[in-house]
Amino acid sequence: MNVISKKILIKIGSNVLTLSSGAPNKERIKHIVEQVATLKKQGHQVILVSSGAVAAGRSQVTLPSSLDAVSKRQVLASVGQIALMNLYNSFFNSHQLVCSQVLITKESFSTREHYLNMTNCIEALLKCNITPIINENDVVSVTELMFTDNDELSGLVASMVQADELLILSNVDGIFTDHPTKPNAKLIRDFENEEINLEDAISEEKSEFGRGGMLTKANTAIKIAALGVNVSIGNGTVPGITAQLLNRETGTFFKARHDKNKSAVKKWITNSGTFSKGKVTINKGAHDALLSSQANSLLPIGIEKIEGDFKKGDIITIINSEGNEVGYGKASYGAEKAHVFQKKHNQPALVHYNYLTIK
Ligand SMILES: Nc1ncnc2c1ncn2[C@@H]1O[C@H](COP(=O)(O)OP(=O)(O)O)[C@@H](O)[C@H]1O
Ligand SMILES: N[C@@H](CCC(=O)OP(=O)(O)O)C(=O)O
Repeated sequence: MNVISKKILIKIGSNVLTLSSGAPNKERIKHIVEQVATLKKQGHQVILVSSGAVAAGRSQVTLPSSLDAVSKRQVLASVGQIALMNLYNSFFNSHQLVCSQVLITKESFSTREHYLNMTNCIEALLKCNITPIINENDVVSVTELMFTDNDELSGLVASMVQADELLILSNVDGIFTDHPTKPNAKLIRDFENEEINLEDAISEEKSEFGRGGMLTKANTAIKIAALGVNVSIGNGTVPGITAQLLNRETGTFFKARHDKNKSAVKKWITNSGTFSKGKVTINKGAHDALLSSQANSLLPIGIEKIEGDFKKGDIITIINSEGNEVGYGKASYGAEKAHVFQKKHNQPALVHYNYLTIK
């Protein structure tokens, strides 16, 4: 059978990789690597986003109770990340494959230069037939500098490298219509075909070692499918799950939308919305212009209000007069100048069309 070569990103949650004692589940990691080896033999490119460092650290060291929560997490991640990578490395080597560690912080998405450096590094590793294993750099990512969780991180990377498929592996079969332990809960197979209110269906509860919960997986899946990546959420504890998800035999599937070829700059801006350094509220005329099919830039004449001390090159959020987010853009000049130009005719665009993304 001829298999079309795809770029596949697999995100593995802590609960898939961790025994109830907190120690890494070696058999599970071994089987994940076997699946990666099979996909690579079929000609696919594979990138892993692996959680599990904090849990692995917890099984190795006992920390003094006097240590604050942030330091505890930093120490556990610092210890656990090597334990985790040692296991991955030995299993990859047993298949005569090479893997590598890539640690990312949220800030790495905030400037286009960092974003391009990251893309370049991952593409170079793939070109060298090396499997990148990505995790958040938990040692320096604390409090507001953290990603919501590795689900968000995996979505950002999938869109950044223009993956064909994102497989999010958790300890349940996908998204259910109610909590999976409830007898009436039904697995949603194709998200597009279901009328479902996610906030009602998904409870806040997180599994023992996880950080995000099912709601962030669902939100990531919706956003990333809209950027042109097929997304599946499935059970990483099931043998052979990656092939089953790719064949759409199980899991919850979010079909990729059309705009995979959206320009790389616009993709970065969409992905960088959470780093927005300011807000501009626009009037109805500007709103209509930005939403029209023409390539319009955001001009100062349409700006009602400016908030935040953004600088030239920063990402800003564009809000309509009802207070709803319309999109994001890269500011062509800083807030100080924007205040001077605001509501005036014949001034340079605050956001050029090439650096504008509308939701
Ligand atoms: N409607 C739902 N469908 C699926 N899972 C749900 C739902 N509501 C809550 N959950 C919980 O979400 C958990 C998975 O999220 P999370 O703890 O982040 O896992 P991971 O560590 O694998 O990323 C499941 O174990 C499940 O108990
Ligand atoms: N970066 C952390 C994982 C954080 C996280 O998002 O966990 P999970 O919800 O299990 O994917 C770690 O390696 O422990």
